[in-house]
Amino acid sequence: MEDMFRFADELGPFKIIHIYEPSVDLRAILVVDNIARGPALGGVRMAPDVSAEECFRLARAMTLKNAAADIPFGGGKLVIYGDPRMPQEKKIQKLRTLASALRYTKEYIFAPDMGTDEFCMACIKDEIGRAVGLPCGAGGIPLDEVGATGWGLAKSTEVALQYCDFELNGARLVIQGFGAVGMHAARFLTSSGAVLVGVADSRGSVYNPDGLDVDALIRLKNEGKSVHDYPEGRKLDRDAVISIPCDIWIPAARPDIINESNVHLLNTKLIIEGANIPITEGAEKLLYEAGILYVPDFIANAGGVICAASEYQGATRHAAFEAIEEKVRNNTAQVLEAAKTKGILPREAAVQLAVERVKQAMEYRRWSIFSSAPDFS
Ligand SMILES: NC(=O)C1=CN([C@@H]2O[C@H](COP(=O)(O)OP(=O)(O)OC[C@H]3O[C@@H](n4cnc5c(N)ncnc54)[C@H](OP(=O)(O)O)[C@@H]3O)[C@@H](O)[C@H]2O)C=CC1
Ligand SMILES: O=C(O)CCC(=O)C(=O)O
Repeated sequence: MEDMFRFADELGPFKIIHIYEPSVDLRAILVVDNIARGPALGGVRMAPDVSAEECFRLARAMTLKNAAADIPFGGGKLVIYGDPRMPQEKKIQKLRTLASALRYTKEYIFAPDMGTDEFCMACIKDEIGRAVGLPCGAGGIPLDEVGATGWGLAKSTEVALQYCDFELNGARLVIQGFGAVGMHAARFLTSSGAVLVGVADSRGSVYNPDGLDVDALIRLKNEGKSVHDYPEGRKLDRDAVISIPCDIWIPAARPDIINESNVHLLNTKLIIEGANIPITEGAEKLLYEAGILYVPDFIANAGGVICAASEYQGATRHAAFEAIEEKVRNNTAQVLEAAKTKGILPREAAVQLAVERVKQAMEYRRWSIFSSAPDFS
């Protein structure tokens, strides 16, 4: 058996649960990392190639993200093995089964991530009453539809530009991944003057130094097509998006996309991490040495979870967007300023900020991570 304690350190993970139900071909893993600040809030990811390790790393990112955003939640993540494009009926059957299997695991709150959406969350809520990121019709703030994370990325970019030698107006923008995060980041940043020159999805990239039409790209995706089908511009391989010359590069797809073997291909000045764990720590060190500024994932991409937490607490969409702006701006400034004055990596500054808050909450516990309070493991 795989040794799951290999992930363990002073913060967690508190629980790792494998869920298996052959009648609906369900295989999933839940990692509840740390719940000292509250129940674990983190998305459900469906992909064919997920793993326990990816789930743990994503859960840890949520512990740090929720603490940095100062919301009363711990961190967790759930991964389901499967192609998210499977027939909807089959997908919902898996999700309902999963929710039912975890109905007593009350220290985890379901939310959307890659491969799941508002509709999926509504089905889980219907099954066990515990999910956020719901559609409007189910009383939620549909965080992907409104672009909560993209909004936060745009605000983080504005602050990071104070540490760069160029302006947003006219800045060349490249985005890898054109889903819920990538398309809204493109929308908000181009509406403030940036020019989208390159974009990729799982099927390919397109590059046009004169600019791409964001609305036309969104229409293509809504029709089930690829950005590769965009008519004007150079069509490139999927991974060629890494080396497109630009001022701002935003990863908004999968983990470890940038690593020690390809970091030298980047041709940019600023990276705003939209995806979770998109750049390995070794590659981030190389970026720092090369003078390329980056804002770490759990600081820049907290918009979605701040929106989810706002919904959970009954706030309006307007209030959620205000909270995202305030928290993401403040954290970006705090992290980049600490990195500059202390001469440390932005990630080190971000981890210091978040871990301090998690450890403070752990001090209030009889044990360190979990609580004995009823209904809260
Ligand atoms: N949704 C949210 O609010 C939040 C999401 N995140 C993180 O952001 C990332 C994206 O999430 P989200 O936008 O919700 O996911 P989606 O599934 O909506 O979109 C993912 C996009 O990435 C593309 N893609 C997948 N693999 C690759 C690849 N190898 N190269 C280029 N593009 C690729 C997909 O292509 P195709 O369209 O062809 O499938 C799709 O356009 C994830 O890491 C997620 O954890 C972080 C915080 C909040
Ligand atoms: O924003 C969401 O969808 C829930 C939180 C999450 O999973 C994330 O921030 O990665």
